Amino acid sequence: MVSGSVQQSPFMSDFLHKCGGYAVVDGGFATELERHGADLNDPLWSAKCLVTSPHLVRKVHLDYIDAGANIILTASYQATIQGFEAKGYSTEEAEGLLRRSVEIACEARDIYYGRCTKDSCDFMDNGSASRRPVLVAASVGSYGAYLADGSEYSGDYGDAVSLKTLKDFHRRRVQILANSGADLIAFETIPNKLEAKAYAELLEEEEINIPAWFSFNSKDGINVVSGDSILECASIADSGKQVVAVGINCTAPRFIHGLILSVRKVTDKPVIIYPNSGETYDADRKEWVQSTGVRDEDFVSYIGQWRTAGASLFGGCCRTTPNTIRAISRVLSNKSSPSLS
Ligand code: MET
Ligand SMILES: [Zn+2]
Repeated sequence: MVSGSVQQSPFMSDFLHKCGGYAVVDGGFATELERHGADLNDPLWSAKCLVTSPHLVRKVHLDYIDAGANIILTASYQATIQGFEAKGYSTEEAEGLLRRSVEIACEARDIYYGRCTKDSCDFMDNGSASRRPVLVAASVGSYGAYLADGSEYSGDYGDAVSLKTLKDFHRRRVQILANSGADLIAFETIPNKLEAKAYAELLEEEEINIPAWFSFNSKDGINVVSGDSILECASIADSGKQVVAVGINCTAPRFIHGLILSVRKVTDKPVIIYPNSGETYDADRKEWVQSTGVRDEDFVSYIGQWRTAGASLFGGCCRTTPNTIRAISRVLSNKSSPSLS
């Protein structure tokens, strides 16, 4: 824990309070589209479905809301203006697709709210029915995700890529998503310090007026994937006034506990974690492979430990499913559960 940080915005504390103290984030999005048969073998990855199957994108969002998610992430992780243009779309069409990613998530939320009758609503402790709060977070994947060359998991962009390169790359996309009707921006799977710095400076320079979270990925439990210190990365996130949560995603469950403790050393902001299934993505083979060593199955049983370590927002990343999110939601709402010791 640190003291003397800048004044915290009440956005996340108010939201967590409404959710009962802890919030449930959704699970793997692209991998869930694939599980439903989408072919994402494309540089646009999940963003391809914004064009080819918006109905499936909406369905997966709704499946996660139905499973108990309080926050859903849009299909814009790999949706970039540069990526769409490389596929032959005009700048206007590319910008329209980014906005569409947020609209589709909002449509899924509207469907949930629309069918939230007294019978199907979640029940509050006092017995009255209420709609569960649901936020739409506009996903922003890294420059490495756009390159689709594995650098998203190495954080190695080479010397030619500067802070300016990264800011220029992300600028327009961040502006559009900030004005798209999303409740917040999710900077996800941040692989290095340079990109964290680029996002933090963009939020200031562009006077982005919606909140954001910064979430890093790690493959050793000590540093982010590039080898940059998680403490330095999380400190950059901590310094952003718009930043309402800091944490870790798309990382093997066995590393999460130590990483929560590290993040908490440098920030008092709420800590978010959404690990992957523990498998590793083989960028050459373009598939997920089982990792050897410690088993990561059924990470839901660690949620209690991670809560004790100080995390407040919990979800899943690649290869987790609505079942994972349903189980997390159950564990968090059952405050007397023995697994929460
Ligand atoms: N929100 C993104 C997804 O689940 C994060 C991907 S991490 C490689 O598809
Ligand atoms: Zn992931």
